[in-house]
Amino acid sequence: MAGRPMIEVIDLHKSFAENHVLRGVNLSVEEGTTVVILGSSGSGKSVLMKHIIGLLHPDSGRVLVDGEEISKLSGRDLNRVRRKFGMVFQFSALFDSMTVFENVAFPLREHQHELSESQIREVVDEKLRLVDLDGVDRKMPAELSGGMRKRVALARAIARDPKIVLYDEPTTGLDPITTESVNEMIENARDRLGVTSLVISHDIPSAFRVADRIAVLHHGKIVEFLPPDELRESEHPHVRTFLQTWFGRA
Ligand SMILES: Nc1ncnc2c1ncn2[C@@H]1O[C@H](COP(=O)(O)OP(=O)(O)OP(=O)(O)O)[C@@H](O)[C@H]1O
Repeated sequence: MAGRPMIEVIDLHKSFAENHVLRGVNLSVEEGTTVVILGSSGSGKSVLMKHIIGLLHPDSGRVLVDGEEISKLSGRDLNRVRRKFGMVFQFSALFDSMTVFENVAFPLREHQHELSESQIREVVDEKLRLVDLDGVDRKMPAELSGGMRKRVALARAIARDPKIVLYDEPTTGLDPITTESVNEMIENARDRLGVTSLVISHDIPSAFRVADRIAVLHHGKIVEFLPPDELRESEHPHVRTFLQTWFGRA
């Protein structure tokens, strides 16, 4: 049985002047699953992501998050829906001058003034445990490996219990071992937290590792949307060429 859609993108179009970036994107992400949007540089992955969090408005089409049309919302309603998202960025974007503890506590201190210091401590400890990072709370980000920094970024992203985690190029520029630990982290977040995950990437092996379904964005459309095993068998000419850059000739 198909799960409930957490994110739905329906016939989304977006141009910047003459540049028609999104040309009728359709995508449905089921609750609790991981979808990777795979596409070459400049294919519009970030533009699509920005529509999903309501940072850009569609020229036409709709984006629904947990059943609400985000592009129609503003002010408090938009903030309420944005709270459903946690973001993990390419460069982790941690505050270098703060300890790991303070990094994870940051969104709680910013937005949840009702929490006492001991409640904050409880939440931070829980989130650090979830990403397998207990015991590093007093360290500074610079003392951690790249993979550990990513996990701190995830702990911070999930501090306020989002329903959806967005990962922006989480493995770009990482060595193979760190990439593997980030892949594992994305899988664990889905399995332990039940979050819906949307990953934008051009890292083919990582996409095949973490995705329940992969959406290939090409020329402004999703040209395939399939589980990894089925995508490998795709007859779509662009998908074949794109995958051959990694898997070699079929
Ligand atoms: N705010 C903007 N104003 C004008 N053009 C934009 C804007 N944002 C994106 N674009 C254009 O939209 C196209 C898609 O950009 P986007 O950043 O979404 O690509 P991408 O697939 O995320 O690429 P990469 O993998 O390199 O990050 C590009 O041609 C870019 O120049």
